[in-house]
Amino acid sequence: MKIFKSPQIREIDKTTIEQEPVLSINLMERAAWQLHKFIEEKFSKDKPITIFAGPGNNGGDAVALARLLTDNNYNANLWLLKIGKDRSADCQANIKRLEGYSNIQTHELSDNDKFPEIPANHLIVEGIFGSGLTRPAEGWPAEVIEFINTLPNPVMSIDIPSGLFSEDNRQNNGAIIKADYTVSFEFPKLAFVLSENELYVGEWQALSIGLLPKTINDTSTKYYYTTENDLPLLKNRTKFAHKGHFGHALLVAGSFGKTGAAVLAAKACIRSGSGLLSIHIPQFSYSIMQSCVPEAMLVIDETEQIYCQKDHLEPFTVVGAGPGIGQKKSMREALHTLITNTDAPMVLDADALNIISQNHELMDLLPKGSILTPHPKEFDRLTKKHEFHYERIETAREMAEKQKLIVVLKGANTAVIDVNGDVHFNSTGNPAMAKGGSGDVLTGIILGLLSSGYDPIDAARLGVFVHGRAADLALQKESEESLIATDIINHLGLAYKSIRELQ
Ligand SMILES: NC(=O)C1=CN([C@@H]2O[C@H](COP(=O)(O)OP(=O)(O)OC[C@H]3O[C@@H](n4cnc5c(N)ncnc54)[C@H](OP(=O)(O)O)[C@@H]3O)[C@@H](O)[C@H]2O)[C@@H](O)CC1
Ligand SMILES: Nc1ncnc2c1ncn2[C@@H]1O[C@H](COP(=O)(O)OP(=O)(O)O)[C@@H](O)[C@H]1O
Ligand SMILES: [K+]
Repeated sequence: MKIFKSPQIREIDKTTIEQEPVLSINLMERAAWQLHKFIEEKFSKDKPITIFAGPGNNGGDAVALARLLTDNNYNANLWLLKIGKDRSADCQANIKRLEGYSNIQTHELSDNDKFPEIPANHLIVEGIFGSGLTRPAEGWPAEVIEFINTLPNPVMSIDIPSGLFSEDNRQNNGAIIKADYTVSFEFPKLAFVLSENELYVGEWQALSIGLLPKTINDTSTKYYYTTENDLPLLKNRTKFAHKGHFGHALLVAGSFGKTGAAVLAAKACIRSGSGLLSIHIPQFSYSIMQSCVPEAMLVIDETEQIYCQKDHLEPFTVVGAGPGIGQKKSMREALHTLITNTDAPMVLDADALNIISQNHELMDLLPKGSILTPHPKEFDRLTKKHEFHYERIETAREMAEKQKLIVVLKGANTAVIDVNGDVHFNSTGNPAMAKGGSGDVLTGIILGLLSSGYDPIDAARLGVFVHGRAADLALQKESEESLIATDIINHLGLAYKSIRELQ
């Protein structure tokens, strides 16, 4: 699914209005209908609803919603906020359509008025400002927003929490609605998938209002949201396939006290399609690895506790390095040797990234199509400190394009950034994954997919999606507290199957 910037959405709205053709007020009616359906699915008819409507088309949506809810026997109270000089034409037209609706309690609210008492059992729906926000919310509109934020009621925002800009909020010091639900139209906004806006956006959905598919296709963007409909096709094995068709992966992972990272990455790798897996390990972990991952071959280092010996790289088609390797000096040198002697695409995680961040020249030596999987802190070590994820994504795009690398910026809505700067936000996964070991599993999954023949960008996008999907499936049996990285590995099979069934 594409994510567009606000001016692009306005253009797509406009083209739909002209070419479908559809009157803009009827497009608004579709939007209001979707809002109404969302409420109907979530709240019973005895849930009273208080609606705040601003001066623009976001307010128009809110007014139309009040009418549709009333038609469907909900009890709606509507507060028309007096902001600025004029209301938009479609907002005014919808206010006019309320004539005869004596059962909607409609009130005007302006600067001089006291704020109303809203009983705690009401759902608040706010359509104060939408994508037409032109400046941070200050003055009286900000007071209304802050008033709503102080109430204990659940809040649903129309299109976007009022006061939040759709993309860049770095300079936004105005008031912003803290919504529990945000219901947007056709596409999510970039702001929804950025961690700094979590407090405002809440749970979001993007519901279709029938914008023209051709116009959506013809409008280009750098930002995407990956759902199961947007994934590369899963490869199917042919009858006479043999292990040689699915690559030979080398995994460099683990050190004394961190063998678990190697075990997790290795298991995930062999459960993600790799034909053969060799793991380079220090001597002490020989029996652990042999018994935990009997399917893998072992390359035993000459040293006892860390990896530091040069590999014979000829047989390997892909190389993964980093989970649990530590940052000792001899290890750093070995990683340097590994990187300088490898042509095979690499998956680099954890301490491999920390070492690169202190030896930046290694960045230029990474094989083409390699994949880096930093979490935000590792990424900041590699580049610079970022206060906003918005900015971090932009830096990652520059890095991916300049170095011709794929950057997997991990977190909720992990961003997979292609060598052309395209950003694919992931839609699967849950906060139960926020535990040590989850990232090691991801490294293994991507390595396994890369080994079995997926292009690096496909391996990264698919890997991130399947990692989150496996965790979502595991969470059906586990709790947020109890889910562990091994549960993610154990649900990989079901996750791949669930994707294949839809393709
Ligand atoms: N296009 C379509 O067909 C569809 C659009 N749809 C809906 O329309 C919404 C976009 O509507 P919109 O463009 O009218 O803008 P909207 O967000 O309501 O606000 C504009 C008003 O707010 C004012 N204002 C702004 N900032 C302010 C501030 N800080 N402080 C004070 N005032 C401020 C601004 O005034 P001005 O900047 O001119 O002073 C103007 O009066 C979109 O989010 C979606 O909900 C759906 O129905 C689907 C079809
Ligand atoms: N709140 C969350 N929602 C979705 N996914 C998450 C969340 N928190 C963490 N994850 C995922 O879990 C993994 C954690 O990786 P990382 O921080 O490297 O952990 P570790 O190195 O300890 O294994 C990443 O893939 C990340 O996207
Ligand atoms: K809004």
